[in-house]
Amino acid sequence: MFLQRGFSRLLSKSNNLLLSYNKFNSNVNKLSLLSSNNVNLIKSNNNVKSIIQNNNNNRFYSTKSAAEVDDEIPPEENDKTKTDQLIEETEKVIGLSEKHDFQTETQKILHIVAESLYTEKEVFIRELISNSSDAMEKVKHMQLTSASEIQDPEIPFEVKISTDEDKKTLIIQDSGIGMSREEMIKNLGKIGYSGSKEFLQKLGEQTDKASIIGQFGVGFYSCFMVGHQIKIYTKSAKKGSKGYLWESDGSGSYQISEADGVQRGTKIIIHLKPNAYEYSKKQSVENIIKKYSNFVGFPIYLNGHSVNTIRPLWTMNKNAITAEEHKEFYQFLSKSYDTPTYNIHFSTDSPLSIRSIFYIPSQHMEKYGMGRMEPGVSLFSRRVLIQQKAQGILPDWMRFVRGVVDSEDIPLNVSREHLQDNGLIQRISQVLVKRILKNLDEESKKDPIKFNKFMSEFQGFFKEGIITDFKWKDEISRLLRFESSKSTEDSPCSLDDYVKRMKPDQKQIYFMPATSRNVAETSPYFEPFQLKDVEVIFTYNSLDEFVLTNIGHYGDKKVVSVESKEAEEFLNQNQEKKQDTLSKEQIDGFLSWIQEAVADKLSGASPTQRSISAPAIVVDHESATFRRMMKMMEPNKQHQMAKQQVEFNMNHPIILKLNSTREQNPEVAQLVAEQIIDNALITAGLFDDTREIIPRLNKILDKVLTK
Ligand SMILES: Nc1ncnc2c1ncn2[C@@H]1O[C@H](COP(=O)(O)OP(=O)(O)OP(=O)(O)O)[C@@H](O)[C@H]1O
Repeated sequence: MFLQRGFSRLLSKSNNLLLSYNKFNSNVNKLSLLSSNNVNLIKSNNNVKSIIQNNNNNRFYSTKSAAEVDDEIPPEENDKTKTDQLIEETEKVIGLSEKHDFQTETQKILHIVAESLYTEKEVFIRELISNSSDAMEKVKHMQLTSASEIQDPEIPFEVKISTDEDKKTLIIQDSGIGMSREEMIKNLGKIGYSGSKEFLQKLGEQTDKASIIGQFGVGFYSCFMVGHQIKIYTKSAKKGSKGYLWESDGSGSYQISEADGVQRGTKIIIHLKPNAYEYSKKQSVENIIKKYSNFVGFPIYLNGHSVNTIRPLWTMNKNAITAEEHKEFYQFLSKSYDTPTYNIHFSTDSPLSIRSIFYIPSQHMEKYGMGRMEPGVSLFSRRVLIQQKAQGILPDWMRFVRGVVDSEDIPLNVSREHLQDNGLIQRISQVLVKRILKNLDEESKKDPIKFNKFMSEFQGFFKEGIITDFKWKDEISRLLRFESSKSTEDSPCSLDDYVKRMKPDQKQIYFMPATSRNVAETSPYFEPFQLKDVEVIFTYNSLDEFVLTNIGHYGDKKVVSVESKEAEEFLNQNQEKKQDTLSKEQIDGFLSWIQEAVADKLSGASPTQRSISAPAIVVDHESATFRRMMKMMEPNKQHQMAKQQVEFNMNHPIILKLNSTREQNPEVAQLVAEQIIDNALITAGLFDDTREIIPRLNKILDKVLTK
């Protein structure tokens, strides 16, 4: 009897292949449906090559071989042919259970995490797998340092995950370090982050809540987003430890009891909430594992089948890694969803052996006031994790870099606490920082637009580097980008660009602090530079001025402010002296008069050599930025402005008129003199509160109008 329409699904020889009838009908030429009694009859038919049996033990006979039938089945469906092995709850509780309350802040965080933190609920799987991986790394480390203390050392390192659609459960089991009773109370009952209050506050302010996952140690609690009841069986890897059950519905308390039959490591059983039943489906969970945890360094089995590819990318040949693999690996390392801007794959064998991959993210969270980022580079030795988020492998200002460093020169028992003080780590760090900076410089040349975008996002870190890590000053300075009189915000210039455009007689790099481009371009400090066609870097914030002052020299070029004495000397070079309208005596007379008239603000008065269209200019004064910084540091202290050195444009019409008015109308002259000095102080950014000048300005207006 030939196969007829009437049944839509069949099971293959492995007894559980669901095959749609339509596909089957086109794949299989001749099938006979027979009861088991008729098997012999059909076997005698030469055309029959395979027997296919369905759930009801009905058998179908095909003229194609089993392999041929299998080959024609799409892989996705083929996967379902494998026998699932689900993890059972075989442990037995012994004795009474103890009830504990979660720490108050943990309760709040638990509530937030469960209700709102993760926009994508599915990441709880990533969090739990990552915890399992960490736990197994710890045993792997023990194996190399204190092997004899490991409980059941023969158990293989693997993460076993099991989905049960009938029971609506998801189980994640590892053979890692496990937890003792005390460790469970400490690790699962209290939030690991010391600044929990700050965390709660930030969480309230931050809209992109998903992005802070992992930063504050709330990973485990994410399983309460999907589970209404969580059970954890765990047994510490320390020889002789007992097994325990930890249970909670996440509301406010948890119970701990001793349990029998617990395997070394941790087994988490999640009883799923109705809106999270999809996580009891094998296919959904498989997709999530592949999406987030493909690079976990241990095999992951889902219902008994291997799902991840363990490929330590950093040990592979550079050219063998695709962009997609880099992206996946970066997302795995950084627990983020963006595409890295750059990847830096660096290996060397001498003088040190280093295999490393670094990723530069596309954005960072510090700019949103999310607190300091943690270091993002993990340290390995021969593929054994020494420390995740290792301090000291890169300098603190490079904390935005994510990646992996593996060096077989690092002893496995290196003290994790003192990594930073370790001479070898410092040497490795030197090599790596140099390499990363060199690589970024190359990237800046390859694609300046991409680099400028990257620098505008991350420049704060590099500026921090200039200030805190002096040894890399030259390399970092090369990467910084600035706006200048000859370049714009969209197309900023490097110090190298600036140097290339310098005038033949120019020995210094000039910068000018201003509040905006408009203020900069109309400033009397900029005017003479513009006339000479000399480029000036504009800085719009205190940090930039501070950074440029710290740079001090770029190569053999000194970096100076346009307000400095050095700048003045440059401007006066080869400057033809203009014919003065007033005689030397008249000029001296004016200068001594004004110095006396505004004695409380002037430390000196002299004629200017600068070509300026303003009547007066403050020179060689204290930095307005430093003054503001001092005020910020000591807000309650009155910061008296120091007396200033002012230069006067002795050919300026206002100065000439003021010179004659001082004798004809001393009252008006006094007001105008004070105003000229205040205007110069405002231009120099030194005037704290311009409201002070309003009463005088009103008097001047009154005098002008009553003439
Ligand atoms: N599978 C596990 N095996 C052993 N210990 C675990 C396991 N899962 C969690 N823990 C312990 O519980 C602690 C808290 O875990 P949790 O995921 O909340 O934070 P974290 O892993 O420290 O930080 P994060 O996951 O945010 O990077 C861990 O630091 C670890 O000590």
